[in-house]
Amino acid sequence: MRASGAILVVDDDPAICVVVGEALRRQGHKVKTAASIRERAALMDSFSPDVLITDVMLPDGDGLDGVADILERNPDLNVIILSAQNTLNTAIRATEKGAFEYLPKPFDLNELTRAVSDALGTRAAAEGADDQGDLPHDGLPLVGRSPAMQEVYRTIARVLSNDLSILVLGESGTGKELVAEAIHSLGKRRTKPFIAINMAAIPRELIEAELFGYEKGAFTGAHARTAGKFEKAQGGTLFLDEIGDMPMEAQTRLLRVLQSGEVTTVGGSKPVRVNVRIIAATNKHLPQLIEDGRFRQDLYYRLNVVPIALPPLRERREDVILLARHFLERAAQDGLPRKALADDAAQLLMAWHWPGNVRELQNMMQRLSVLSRENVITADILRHMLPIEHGPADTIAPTDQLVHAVRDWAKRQLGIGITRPQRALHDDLLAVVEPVLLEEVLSSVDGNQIRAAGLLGINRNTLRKKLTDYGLDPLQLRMGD
Ligand SMILES: Nc1ncnc2c1ncn2[C@@H]1O[C@H](COP(=O)(O)OP(=O)(O)OP(=O)(O)O)[C@@H](O)[C@H]1O
Repeated sequence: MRASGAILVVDDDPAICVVVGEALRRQGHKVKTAASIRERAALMDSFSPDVLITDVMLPDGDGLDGVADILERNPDLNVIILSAQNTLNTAIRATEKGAFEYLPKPFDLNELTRAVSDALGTRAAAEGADDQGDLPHDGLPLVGRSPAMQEVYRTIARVLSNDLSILVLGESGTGKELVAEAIHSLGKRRTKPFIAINMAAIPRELIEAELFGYEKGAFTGAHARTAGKFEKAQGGTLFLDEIGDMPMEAQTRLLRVLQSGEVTTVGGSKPVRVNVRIIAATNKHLPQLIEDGRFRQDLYYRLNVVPIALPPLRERREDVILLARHFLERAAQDGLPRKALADDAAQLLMAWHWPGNVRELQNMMQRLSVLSRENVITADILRHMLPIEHGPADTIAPTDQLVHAVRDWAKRQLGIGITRPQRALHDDLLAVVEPVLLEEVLSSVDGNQIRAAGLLGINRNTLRKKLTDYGLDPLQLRMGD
């Protein structure tokens, strides 16, 4: 049985108040809405809600300010934050203020109603990260606002106040190590060491000694007792990179350490207690390695408590330009000549499929900062730098981009508009894209309808009807008009 409760929705967008309000009322909740912080304050007193859903950008201030005070006065209240500023910073601030849930806009209505039900079901859940003090928000390292990155930020925000093991998954260069560093440097272990070890970069026979340390004389060349990475990470975080490359024997030993919380050095017999948070990462498909007998299933379960998947850059193209500008800016701050990105260059970067992901983009921006003589990077300059062996980007990518744009559009429509009684999404989309296509084709043939119909592959009468329907005048669509 679902609990019903009193819900206060605060958003200055009346459409959101209506849509969310309706959805919640239909589930049996009592709902009131407010459009500003002032109205919110008034209703908090008179309405005493069980759940507060609030936007961040409100006309009279920041919706997150004051949330901590509200929670102090109403400890049983659950707060759900909605925000269009989809950054790691907002996700973390929301969690810090003790919010029960953070939903980036555009949000999925079902997800919101589910969050409300969860909130009503678990009053104890709003403890948040109150023991963390002030977190260093400046210079947060992760750039990107794509839905995929928002999901990553939400997960990061949720794991900062606990010690759960994290498994970061993603292709090479997608930012796995950066995510691990962010979790460490924003979490409660930030004053303690962050130690990284890359299983693929160390000779197999040395991995155990590196990880667990060794005693004097344990093997040839072991001149003195040496602490391993586990001991060095004491109190902090141990980042096990390329975990899929760990030899089986080392895996067995690692599992034992994770189970017992104690490390015994190679050649030693006295266990040392260790307190480290484990973040592992891999670009391999671990279930396949398990099937092939190359990875221990029990270790996989231990490590994969909270998975964080970083999608390849080609699946979050909207982040490419942000990242490119970020890397150019960083190069300028490092004393290299400041470069700007022309619009056509930005389009070309978005179209590229980035096999090396963010690392490849970063390298290219650094190279451009050093090598380019021009202050503004144009598409022509870029074309000389994009590695040709991957195929010319602009022959494959525009379709990709279009698909991506349509998917994004459809998701947005389904997110907030779902409760509008009738939506003709198919017609809505056509009404947006079809006139654009007609305009482009007509202007490329100087308004000649016969040639345009030929290029479009449609009958001339059909074209004429469409032009009338969309109110397009072919005479005005001549090139240069
Ligand atoms: N979202 C991001 N914002 C800013 N910089 C990023 C982002 N993602 C990656 N980078 C930068 O790209 C480079 C590669 O990232 P990182 O080393 O974290 O990738 P990785 O997935 O761990 O790669 P590998 O699997 O090859 O070790 C780093 O210099 C990192 O700072």
